[in-house]
Amino acid sequence: MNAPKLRSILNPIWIRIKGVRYQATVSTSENVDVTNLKPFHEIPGPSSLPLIGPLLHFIPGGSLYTPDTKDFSAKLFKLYGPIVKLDPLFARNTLLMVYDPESAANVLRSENRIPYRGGFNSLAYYRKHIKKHENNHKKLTGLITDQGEEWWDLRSTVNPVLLQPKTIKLYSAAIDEVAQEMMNRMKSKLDENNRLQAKFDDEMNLWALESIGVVAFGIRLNCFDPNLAENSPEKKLIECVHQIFNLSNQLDFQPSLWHIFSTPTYKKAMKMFQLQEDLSKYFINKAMRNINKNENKPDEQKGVLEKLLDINEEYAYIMATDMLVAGVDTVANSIAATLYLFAKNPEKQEKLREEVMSKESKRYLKACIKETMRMMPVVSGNLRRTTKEYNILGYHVPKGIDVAFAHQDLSSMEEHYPRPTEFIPERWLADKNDPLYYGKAHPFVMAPFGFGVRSCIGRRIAELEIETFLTKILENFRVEWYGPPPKIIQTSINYFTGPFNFVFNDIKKK
Ligand code: HEM
Repeated sequence: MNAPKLRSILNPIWIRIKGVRYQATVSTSENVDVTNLKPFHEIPGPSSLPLIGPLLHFIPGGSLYTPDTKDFSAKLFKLYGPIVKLDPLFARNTLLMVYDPESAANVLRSENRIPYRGGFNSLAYYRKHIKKHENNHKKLTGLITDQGEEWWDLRSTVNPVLLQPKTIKLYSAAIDEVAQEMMNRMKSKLDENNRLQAKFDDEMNLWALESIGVVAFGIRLNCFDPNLAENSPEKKLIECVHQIFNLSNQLDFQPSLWHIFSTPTYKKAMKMFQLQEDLSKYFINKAMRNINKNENKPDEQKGVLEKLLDINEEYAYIMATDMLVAGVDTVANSIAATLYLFAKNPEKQEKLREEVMSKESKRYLKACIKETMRMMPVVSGNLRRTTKEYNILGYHVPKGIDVAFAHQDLSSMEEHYPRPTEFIPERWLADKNDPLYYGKAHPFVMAPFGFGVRSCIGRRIAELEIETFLTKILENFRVEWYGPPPKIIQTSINYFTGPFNFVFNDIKKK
């Protein structure tokens, strides 16, 4: 859907005060007075039937069917407006889609001490009900899947380890080494037209896995080793991480009956979750043999794994597993998006190359990354399950409802970012008087790493990996793209799927 159309739908509910936009009809509070609110069931949305919910709207011929999954959210907005109710589909919860930054601010800011974020239900099920717990931490499953006090206990313990800039800085050299090796690998795989003779997405996943492996296990996994045996733990881990995202997407984000009976996908997923845990343990044990040799290391030189092991071995296993689940596809797809936008905007790519070569600043690099996350974010929105009642856009929203804030749609609206379809990293550096100045947008239009105490714990690691990799790319290649734009599939994250029409011109080659 194009921006002017979105604007015409939104216009009636926006008011402008001194150049800043405010939403006129939102308020939320601890004790919501429901008397003047419209009831929940009146929230617009597709009709639904018992058990299958609104499924018929999604199949070919249905009002919401779209061959391109990334158009689905915009279609909902176009048909129903800034708040849309999707009734439960099979065993799933009711989902509200909200296209309004002020509502996002109100809900995200006023959630309880322990916000609830659903999703990854199959992984949560495995960890709660199938996994064999060998010790006292029976209830603990991980940051992605835990809720309530268990989540809070784990999160507050690992925050000082994973969010400490000094600790993350310890990985700069290793992350740099991995990125450099990837450059050499890419060069060795280019054909005479400078096109990669390997699947680009697989290559990016390999690089992202090798990079996060350095943090999670404190050792090199050697994913790039061409002599890895097919049944080696490294090869199995590569395959397993890839499969896990795929399988959970099928179980948790597409219609599935696994809640009712064990479907073949469910059985496969349970095996993969188990395999991934076993492999995480294998690599941690391998790393521990190395760590034990340096027992007297000062605290400031200890990496993530060592610090977590000091706290508790179980925490180290859990966090390593979560880092692999959350930290590979997200980073790999962010790189794909950025390289595509560089290729389509060669003058911006050159400008950044000048900055990179001068080694004096990272300002434009950071602006390019932000602009990519605005235009092609890897996570399209943020999700919360309400832990209290709300007034959202004049409707009464009870406790226990999943609410998704459609940041991707919002950040492509002219209302928030002028010339939204153009890649303009300069908007992030512009001053207040510039019409492009990013600060004119509501602060909750974009939230690529989520919000508050539940936000992405891997943010600093992801930023380090992305900045390092892009710097290497610009030092080595002039990136081009030929043919039609990439296909993007929207599930738990936005997946770039082939064909990947990149051309990597080696700038060091005479
Ligand atoms: C560009 C890359 C990444 C993006 C865009 C991203 C984005 C996100 C988002 C939007 C959330 C949900 C936040 C919320 O609900 O408020 C999240 C959660 C999470 N991310 Fe990331 N992420 C990225 C990379 C990583 C990496 C590299 C790791 C590994 C260290 C990681 C680990 C996690 C974990 C464990 C959670 C759950 C946190 C919790 O619920 O306490 N992410 N991420």
